This record gives sequence, C-alpha cells and structure tokens, in this order.
Amino acid sequence: MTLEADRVSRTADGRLILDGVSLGLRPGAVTGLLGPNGSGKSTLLRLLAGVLAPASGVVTLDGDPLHGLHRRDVARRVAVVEQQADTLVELTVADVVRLGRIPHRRAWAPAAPGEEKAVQAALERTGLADRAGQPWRTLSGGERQRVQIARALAQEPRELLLDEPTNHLDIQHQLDLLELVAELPVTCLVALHDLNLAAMYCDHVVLLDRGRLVAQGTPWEVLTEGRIADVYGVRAVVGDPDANGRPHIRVVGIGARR
Ligand SMILES: Nc1ncnc2c1ncn2[C@@H]1O[C@H](COP(=O)(O)OP(=O)(O)OP(=O)(O)O)[C@@H](O)[C@H]1O
Repeated sequence: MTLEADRVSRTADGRLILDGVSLGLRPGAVTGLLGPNGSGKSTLLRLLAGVLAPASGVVTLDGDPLHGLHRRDVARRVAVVEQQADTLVELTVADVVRLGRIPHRRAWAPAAPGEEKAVQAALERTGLADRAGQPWRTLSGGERQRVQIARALAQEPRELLLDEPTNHLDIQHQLDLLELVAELPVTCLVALHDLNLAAMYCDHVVLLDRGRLVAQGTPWEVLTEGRIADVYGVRAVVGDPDANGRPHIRVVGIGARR
C-alpha cells in the first residue's frame, strides 16, 4: 500500500478547485499527473503530501489517514518537490541537499555518519557533486531544480511527489531527470505538461480537468485523440511512429474544448 486519495475535494475562495478525486498510486511505479493549467494538479499533489487538508474526503498512507500522522513521520516517507523552491539565501548546494535529512534526525541531534553518505549519493545521482560548495543563490533555474531533486533523494523517501520537475530544464536534463525518476525504487507521482514525456516515462497516467479526474490508466488508454480534444482543446494525432510501444502525440491544430 502507499498513498491514496479517497474522494478528496478542496475549495479556494468559495470555488471548488478539486471535486471528489479518488486516486491510488501504484507501488514502485511512476504515475503521471496531467491536465491543463488550473485543472488542480498542484492542489492534488499538495493534498497527497499533507501540505493542504481536503475539505472533504481523506488521504491515506498505508491505509492510515494522513491527518492522524505526525508531520515528521510523513516526511520520512514522502518527499515533495514543488514548483517554486524558496530562496535560501546563504546556503550552499550541499546545505540545501542536507535539508532532506532533517526528518530522519532526532531533535537537536548532530548529523549521524550515514547522513553525509545519503547527501553525497544524492549529489552524485543528480550530477551535482562538483557543485556542492556553490552558493544556492548563484545557480541557474535548471540547476536549482536539480538541487531540489537531490534534496528529495537525500530524504530517501518511499513516495516521491514532483510538481512539474522538468520546468526550467533543457531537453537533455528533462530526459535525464525522468529516466532517473523511472529508475528509482520509489512510488512516484509526477505532474507534467508535456504529454509525450508522460507517455515515454509514466507507467500510468491520471488526467484532471477543471478539478475532476476524467481518466486514468496506461498512456494509451488515457491519451486518446478524443480526450485530448475534449480536455486540452487541441487536435492531435496519436500513433507509435518509433514502434517503441509508447504513444507519440502530434498536435496538429487548435480544436474546440467541450
Ligand atoms: N489559494 C488559492 N486561492 C484561490 N484560488 C486558488 C488557490 N489555490 C489554487 N487556486 C485555483 O485552483 C485552481 C487549481 O490550481 P492548481 O495550481 O492546483 O492547478 P494546476 O493544474 O497545478 O495548474 P498549472 O498547470 O497552471 O500549474 C486554479 O484555478 C487556481 O487559480
């Protein structure tokens, strides 16, 4: 078992922004969270992370309601990479990655020897080992994004929730990052805008539209031409030109959103 949302809703400013969404992550698999701007992806991700509470419905971790668990216990299991990382003015790259270890430490206890190993491993996995001493504020947007991923890996989570982690990344780093995520032995939910990246790297995808879950299944099941037209308002051709078993989505024009 892992993270599950059962009919969760959330309102903001009196408006329903998530409406009765039920979703179970697949243990060890990468689930893509898709949907147009404002469809509720970040909100759902934050509910699953326990950062926001649902107005109704419940989120559970291994069957236990998240609201009944200690923050630290949730943080030992679930790592989150949000879109906008805070500006941590005077920290180095390694300092930021070390923040990932905080949930594993007893209050006021110094870092245990194994801690630094986890930090080093995370820096190496994200190709940042030679940047460890660089001040965070001097990094480019893409480098900051990778440091946030390294921080999440240093946390050694079992569930990893990523909100548009490929933003700011050049194409090679986008592929590197999603390949890394796909190889990790963790349960992962990743919000993405690029349907082709989702089709390439996700085992399972979930599609939101205006706060509702409209489809979930394999990329082939969910990313149909009709559904792409309905949800995104574009005309697309879905095929498998590379014969790699993954759908390729070619957008051919603006359509009408139902
Ligand atoms: N605190 C808030 N107050 C008012 N409205 C909010 C608040 N938080 C979210 N919303 C609204 O809820 C809707 C869903 O927002 P959310 O950020 O979850 O969407 P998203 O799918 O992640 O969008 P994007 O792809 O643009 O990042 C949006 O219309 C947003 O304006």
